[in-house]
Amino acid sequence: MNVPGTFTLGPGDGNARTGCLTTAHGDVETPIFMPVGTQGTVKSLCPTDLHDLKAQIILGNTYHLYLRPGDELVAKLGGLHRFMGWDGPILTDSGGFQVFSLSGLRQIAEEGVTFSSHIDGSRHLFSPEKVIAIQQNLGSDIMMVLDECVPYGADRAYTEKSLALTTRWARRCRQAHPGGHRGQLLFGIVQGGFFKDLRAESAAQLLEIGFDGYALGGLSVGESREEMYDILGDATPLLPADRPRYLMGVGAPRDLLAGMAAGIDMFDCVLPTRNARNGTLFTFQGKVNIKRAEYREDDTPLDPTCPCYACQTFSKAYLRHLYVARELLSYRLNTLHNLTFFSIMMERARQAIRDGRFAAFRAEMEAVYPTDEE
Ligand SMILES: C=CCOC(=O)Nc1nc2cc3[nH]c(NC)nc3cc2c(=O)[nH]1
Ligand SMILES: [Zn+2]
Repeated sequence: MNVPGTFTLGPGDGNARTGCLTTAHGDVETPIFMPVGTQGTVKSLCPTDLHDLKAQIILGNTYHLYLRPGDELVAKLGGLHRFMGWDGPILTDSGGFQVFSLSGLRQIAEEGVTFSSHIDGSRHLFSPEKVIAIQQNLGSDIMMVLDECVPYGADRAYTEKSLALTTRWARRCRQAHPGGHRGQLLFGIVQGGFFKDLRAESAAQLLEIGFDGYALGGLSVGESREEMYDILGDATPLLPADRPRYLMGVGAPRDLLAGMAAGIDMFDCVLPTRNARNGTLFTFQGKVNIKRAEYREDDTPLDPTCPCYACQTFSKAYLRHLYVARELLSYRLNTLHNLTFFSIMMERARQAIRDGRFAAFRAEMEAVYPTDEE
């Protein structure tokens, strides 16, 4: 077993690359999609389901788990892995994005972010040191620094000021977690909005501090696809090639393909789990809106090529019935299926990169997931 933080590159194809990241709870094959388990659960699934669909690493959220049930409690009960029964790698984003989007009245100052709990309105301060302490308590394998996710449309002056603060916070996070602490890794987060020179500045400053991996933040925050791809293409090569590169909050199938083509190794997005709950299902023949009347008498499986329990056992008619009847089983089966699709798509992408046919694989997937769709 390698030392946590070891990142070994495998075969590449253009800027796309395969790799293997060692964490304290096991190895992660990259490129990888990470299912989101905000409150210590990937909604409606058991950890055994996650292993069955070959999930390798999942996300927990610092903001939510701090507020409820509390990071101290989780630590007392043995840490997040034991608490939620998941023995694989866990990445916790420090919830900055949620802090900015969920809670009202947030104030940003040198010390950190002060915000109101979305649960009971109580006031809290997330300093870099606090955010590190929380993630240490949770026992996450990959921790994220405290950053400001700059709102879409922020002007250059605001973005520049925010970037400087984010770098100071990143330095304080590194000082609070100098590395090696129980094998817990720490990733920096590149900001700089949609200003290429500011992105370059942010990346250079984080490199100088030194992290186990580097994330691109401040994207998938309301910008157009081409704006995101423009920054993605320009900023990704600025991240060290020998460390994992993580594109936060992304994304739909075609965005994962674009990210991999640019050299991104790690992704997370609520799309497969959230869409499962509103009946939008991903298949290798395209998207299926299971609530549509056309499936009322459809006795065929959702995706005949899919090995998941939902596709192997039930018809579209039954999945539609469960959804329309708002049955709990609908969420579980739809989520099982969507995460299986994302898992298989990423496995096929890794193999395509190894075989030097990533461009063809991307074209094949994009034919089924056209541009104008989510
Ligand atoms: C302050 C705590 C730092 O830890 C963070 O989690 N920070 C952070 N999370 C993000 C999450 C995102 N999701 C999307 N789209 C769905 N875009 C995102 C951008 C960021 C980001 O710029 N920073
Ligand atoms: Zn399926």
